Amino acid sequence: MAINIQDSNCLPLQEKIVHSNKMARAIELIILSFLISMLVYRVILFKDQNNSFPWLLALVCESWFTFTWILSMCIKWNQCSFQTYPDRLLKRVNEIDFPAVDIFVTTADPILEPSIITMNTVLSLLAVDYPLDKLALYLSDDGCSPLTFYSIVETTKFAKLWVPFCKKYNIQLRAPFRYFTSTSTPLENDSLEFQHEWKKMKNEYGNLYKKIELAAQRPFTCDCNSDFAVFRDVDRSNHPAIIKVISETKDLPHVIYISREKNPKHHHHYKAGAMNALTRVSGVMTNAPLMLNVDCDMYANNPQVFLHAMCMVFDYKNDQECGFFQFPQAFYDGLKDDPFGNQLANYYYIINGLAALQGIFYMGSNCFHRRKVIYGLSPNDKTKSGNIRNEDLHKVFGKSFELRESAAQILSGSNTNIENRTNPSSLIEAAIDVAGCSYEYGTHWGKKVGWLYGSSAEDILTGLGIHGRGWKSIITSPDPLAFLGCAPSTYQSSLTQQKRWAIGLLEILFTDKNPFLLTIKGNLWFRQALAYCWICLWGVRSIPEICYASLPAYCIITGSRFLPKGNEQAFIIPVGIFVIYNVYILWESKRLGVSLRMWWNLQRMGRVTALTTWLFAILNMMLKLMGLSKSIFEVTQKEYKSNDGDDVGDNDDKNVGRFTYDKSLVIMPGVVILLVNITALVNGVLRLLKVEYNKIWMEVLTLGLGEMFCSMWLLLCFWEFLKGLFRNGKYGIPSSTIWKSGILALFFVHLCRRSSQPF
Ligand SMILES: O=c1ccn([C@@H]2O[C@H](COP(=O)(O)OP(=O)(O)O[C@H]3O[C@H](CO)[C@@H](O)[C@H](O)[C@H]3O)[C@@H](O)[C@H]2O)c(=O)[nH]1
Ligand SMILES: [Mn+2]
Repeated sequence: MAINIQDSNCLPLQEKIVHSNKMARAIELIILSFLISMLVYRVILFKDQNNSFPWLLALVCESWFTFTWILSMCIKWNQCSFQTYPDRLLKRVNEIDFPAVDIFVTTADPILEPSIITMNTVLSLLAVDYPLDKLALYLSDDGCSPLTFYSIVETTKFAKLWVPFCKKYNIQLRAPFRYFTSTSTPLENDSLEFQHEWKKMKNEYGNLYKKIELAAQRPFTCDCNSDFAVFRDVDRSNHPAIIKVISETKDLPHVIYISREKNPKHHHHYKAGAMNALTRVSGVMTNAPLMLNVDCDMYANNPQVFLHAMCMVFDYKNDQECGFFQFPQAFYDGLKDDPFGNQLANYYYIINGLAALQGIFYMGSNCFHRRKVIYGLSPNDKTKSGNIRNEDLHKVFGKSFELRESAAQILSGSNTNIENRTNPSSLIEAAIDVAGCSYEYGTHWGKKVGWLYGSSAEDILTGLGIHGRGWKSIITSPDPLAFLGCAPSTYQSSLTQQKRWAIGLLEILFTDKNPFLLTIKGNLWFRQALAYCWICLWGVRSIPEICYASLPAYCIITGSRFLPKGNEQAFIIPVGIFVIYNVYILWESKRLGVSLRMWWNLQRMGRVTALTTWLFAILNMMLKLMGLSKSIFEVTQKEYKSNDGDDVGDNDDKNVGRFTYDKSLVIMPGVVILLVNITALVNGVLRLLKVEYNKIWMEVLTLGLGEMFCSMWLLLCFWEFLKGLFRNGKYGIPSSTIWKSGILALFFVHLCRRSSQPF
């Protein structure tokens, strides 16, 4: 795809900017030296302990913490980012030379993912600044819902007005639900013509919104003689493939609706399966060399996003080196101060660190892939060209003749034929064939080509597969941000998401794409493997975390010790770690413009998540390994926030961001830790009350200053759960969970007592 540079002006289209990182490195090294001193101290004093159990456990946990600290240091050591220059691109490259892009939008459920959100995603993408005849938009509907189909048909009609309007007036925000807010009006000094069209457009969008709303409210009647007939009595988990070309005119990108075949006998592999069906169908119909995938809860926020992507694509070096081009996942209307810790702000330095290695992880949405990379090519495989044996193609891509033809074209790097592009509808039969649920049997789909199966974090796994072949990746963050999406806005949906990620990430370690295997056998860089290891081990971290979190309570109850005494010199080590670490993270957050409150939320949710969803994930993984459980992809609830203030549901402002609970057992370990620590603190305080006033300081020291402090710190981290114990309704932790946790907590206390009694 690299083309000759026509311009003498050789300014780069894309630039790597290296950020100085000396200060952060120095602080991280200081923390590391403290961590190591702590380990050394433990080893030296091991023999002097009366009760060596907590000492040993602490040593093991701290070794683990030191290990993850080293991992994260390795990732963050070099910091850089990429800048792209679309205006230089427009001067240098002719629009005719832009490559075609197939756009994939996935949706799975019109209730969890309200159609109007998905339709705004679609509209924002149809209206991007890019030659219309080079784009095709495929909407994959895993819900097989006539409502989604109806919505996309109506939306396409509206798009015929919306797209020219956006382009004519160079509108910056092309997702109508964000553009037409209740407060937005055209400016007085805008032309009369604009004001007029603006009103008309707002009206039209209002109509579209109403139509979709109305259709969502009542059961769909699928008239026998209409386009909807195929949806009659359809069962979303058992139905033939439905593919409809909704628009194939010149004044709009092609719009194609796909609901791949489903059958309970065949595993459909959730989103990864949907992406593979999209890849095949688009391969048959339009076969663009680039593919962009966007989740239905994201929208293009910067109309020039494709041009930014092309800056990366056209960079000559990238053609040989770069497998995918990612844009960040940022969120609109995110809850203030991120109470559930799910807006990913704290990964900024990790992302910039990865940029200095092989590149960012694939994050599942907002990413441009080269089709040849998804088809399994490696950077040095240039010569797969020419005669690829037909049997080989059959083995890899399956039986479809049309797909094999199109794949051969991509693999040989020849320019995609144009005939396909003009009327995809002539290829519907071939497309239906490759969207079948048994198509992949005996092929490489999901194993070596396409999105990889075997993890519910299919994005990280697929990206790992690509990096493992030696490709690099790039992330760039234009201003305004390329894409915006909605972060889960309730604690329940945030739990669903974190649970799925933690399980999915662990699953990766059990596939043949294990990062270490790929370093040894494949082309994954060693430090990149460390980065994958760091993220995939999220779930495993919960074990040392829960052990460490039980230590303070154990020590207070049994009168033993896991930290140096307050009057010992070595007390400075844990205090040092605690203070420097927290100040450091605070400083990092400040540089990102994160509020103090958000910093605290992120810190406490770090503990809460580790002791709830991550622990749950590892238990789940064990069950899975024993064959007792299967992992599923639970779709998160997306909330439509209308800008007119009439929010749906009972999300009145003051309750937004409050913790809600259901009967699920995920939060139980957190509740147990909370109860155990309360018991320990009460125990400690009672003991203090018994001693004489002038001896109280001595008693505090014997109780363990460090241990008491840790226990209180944990109480602060789990403060929301503490409140949940006393609240009712959905804001309260269900009594069944409290009972079960109470029993476990009592059991723990009992065990502590037993273990401290001489046998
Ligand atoms: O069977 C399924 C399940 C999900 N989806 C789609 O997958 C996308 C992501 O689902 P969502 O519930 O929004 O998950 P998130 O946790 O928000 O997604 C993050 O994590 C996923 C992996 O766990 C990635 O696939 C996503 O791209 C990434 O944004 C949505 O468009 C869904 O419609 C399907 O198409 N089919
Ligand atoms: Mn999502």
